Amino acid sequence: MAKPVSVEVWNPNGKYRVISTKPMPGTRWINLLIEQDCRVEICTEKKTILSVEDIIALIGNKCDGVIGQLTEDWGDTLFAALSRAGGKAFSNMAVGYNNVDVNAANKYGVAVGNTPGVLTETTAELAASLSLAASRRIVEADEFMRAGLYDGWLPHLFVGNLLKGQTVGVIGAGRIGSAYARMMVEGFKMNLIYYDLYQATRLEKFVTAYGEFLKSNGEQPVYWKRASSMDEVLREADVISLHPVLDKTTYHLINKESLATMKKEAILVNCSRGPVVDEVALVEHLKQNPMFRVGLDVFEDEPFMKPGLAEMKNAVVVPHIASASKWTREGMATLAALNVLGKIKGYPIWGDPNQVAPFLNENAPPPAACPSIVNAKALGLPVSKL
Ligand SMILES: NC(=O)C1=CN([C@@H]2O[C@H](COP(=O)(O)OP(=O)(O)OC[C@H]3O[C@@H](n4cnc5c(N)ncnc54)[C@H](O)[C@@H]3O)[C@@H](O)[C@H]2O)C=CC1
Ligand SMILES: O=C(O)C(=O)CO
Repeated sequence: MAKPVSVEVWNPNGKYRVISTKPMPGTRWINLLIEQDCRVEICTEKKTILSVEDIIALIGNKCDGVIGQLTEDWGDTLFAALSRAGGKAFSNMAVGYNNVDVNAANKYGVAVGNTPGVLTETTAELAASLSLAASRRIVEADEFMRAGLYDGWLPHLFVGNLLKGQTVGVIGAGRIGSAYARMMVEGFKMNLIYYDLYQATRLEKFVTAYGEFLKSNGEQPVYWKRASSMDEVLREADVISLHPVLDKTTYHLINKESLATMKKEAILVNCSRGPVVDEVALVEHLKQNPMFRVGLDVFEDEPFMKPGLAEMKNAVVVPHIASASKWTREGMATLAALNVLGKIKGYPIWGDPNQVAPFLNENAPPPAACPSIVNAKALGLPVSKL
């Protein structure tokens, strides 16, 4: 039998039992659930990553919905357990849901929610921060300073790359990739080359308009190009940032061969998912090419790094914090809670998961809809007319 798991309970007499596998930032998400007659149970276990057995113990015999985390393995076993307990709703507190077997959820009729939009700018800002940290060698220089090694200005000290006028490459120009591209183009006057399965029309229009604005001010304009292959981006760009979903088509998209295609002094940033990069090949490439630099928020075997990565001076590494701003994390918790609540209450699905602002307005009640359910079509769930 699974060990009991410690929980904090809110509104013990609520009609619907909703579980959150982790404490989440803010209180709005808890209040919204309580107002709609939910008993909210928040797992307070100390261990960071809950096992499938821990979550089965949390679900118990009666559970209407679960808010879970990207570190958890939501497959057949958990959806079967949730379904047995009468549950029909699950939401990741994340936009990425590669940890969720959506086919298994469909089999048990469980709606799967995610949290798009609210983390777009926050995540893009971290990708921009990593681009700068890598190009200007900020972490190396900080360590040097703290080690007491600075004994005066030198012409060669921590020379890095200038971004202005260089080319930024974006692989996966969806919500986050496009927001990042705009920051780099507008902020640093970089030219853009991107690769995506779909045309990023709004992004193209923005770069065109910004280029015209610069030209009309007598400045060097910026340009964009939609690449016909990923290799074209790798060959041409000086800074490359990865923003695709993780699926079969993007697993090890960056590998030994693709790394060899990139410029020797290029910068690679990954704020998508670790397995998009073959991390063993990356470590080898960093060793062979000291002027090649990376900024990584995500890792192939989180929470671990592949051997050798931690020793590489040309790598900046942070622990999957790209969406970690207070506003975003509270908003993610709210969207995840409203996905679960909406399904429990039988609400329809919000028409445009890219426009979730009405759910985040603290001064008005949220719309009676589920903000984003990824398997709505497969489950035949109705779309809101709001
Ligand atoms: N590090 C972090 O904390 C965070 C990571 N993420 C990751 O970022 C991903 C993207 O998020 P959004 O921009 O909101 O999603 P999105 O769905 O708006 O964008 C993903 C883009 O990837 C493109 N794509 C899919 N397969 C591709 C391929 N084979 N080659 C090139 N492009 C491809 C899609 O067409 C789409 O435009 C999430 O799925 C998640 O894994 C998201 C938020 C925070
Ligand atoms: O939302 C996601 O997909 C994350 O990785 C965490 O914000």
